[in-house]
Amino acid sequence: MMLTQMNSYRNKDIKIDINNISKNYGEVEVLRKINLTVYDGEFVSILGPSGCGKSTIFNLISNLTECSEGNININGKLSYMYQKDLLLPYKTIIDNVCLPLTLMREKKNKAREKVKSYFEVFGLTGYEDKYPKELSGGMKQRANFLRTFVSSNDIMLLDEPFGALDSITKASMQKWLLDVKNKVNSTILLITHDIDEAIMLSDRIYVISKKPSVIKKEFVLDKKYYSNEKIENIANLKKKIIELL
Ligand SMILES: Nc1ncnc2c1ncn2[C@@H]1O[C@H](COP(=O)(O)OP(=O)(O)OP(=O)(O)O)[C@@H](O)[C@H]1O
Repeated sequence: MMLTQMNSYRNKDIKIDINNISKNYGEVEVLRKINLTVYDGEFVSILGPSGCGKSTIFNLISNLTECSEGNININGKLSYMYQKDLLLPYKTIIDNVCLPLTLMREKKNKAREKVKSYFEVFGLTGYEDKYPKELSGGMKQRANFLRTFVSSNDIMLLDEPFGALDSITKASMQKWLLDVKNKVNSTILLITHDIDEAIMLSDRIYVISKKPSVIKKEFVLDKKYYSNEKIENIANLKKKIIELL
């Protein structure tokens, strides 16, 4: 069967519940009656064209802006990773990663001790004492992702995390992210306009239209069906998504 309407996450707790939200900036209608749910441990992507309001959805979820209509329920602690790496150039990688803890007044040594064990899981062993300028774009995004994870490993919002990377680095970072996700099991909501990225990473994809944005379709992905060996299935799904955008 090509698409299943349900996946195994549907039996789990709801972590993000967006009910009928609309958002206007003055006269400009950006979002129209958006409904979206993310379950515990699920990897969900929002896929849409540039300027359709993807970042606005994240800003609403993280309470940086208010809905014009509708409501959002969050069950857990959020962290938010932006496309730009935003690592502080004068701090080492380990101290950059520790920032969320030191901002919560954790002692430096204790914070370093806490984050150290994650360096291996995140493929950053040996980079602890380097400065951001000594790292490649991909490695910087690993560190950025780890810092986001340290801020909260519960619900992670990822805003085009690999958008600035070249396509080869991007492909290896996507594999890396799936591998880390399988080890840490956080709930992840990703924003992207990269169809391949959404297909490769997600358990479920919401395709949104250009503004005023509505959800055009939801795809539930069976990972076995969309594996690298089944490239024709991926091509078929991509065709369906392109027709919607
Ligand atoms: N604070 C604001 N005031 C007025 N208009 C805004 C504001 N924030 C966003 N917009 C408008 O809302 C629309 C959606 O913006 P948003 O950044 O959410 O889109 P996006 O899909 O994330 O874009 P991109 O893919 O380019 O990052 C845009 O047309 C933008 O100009």
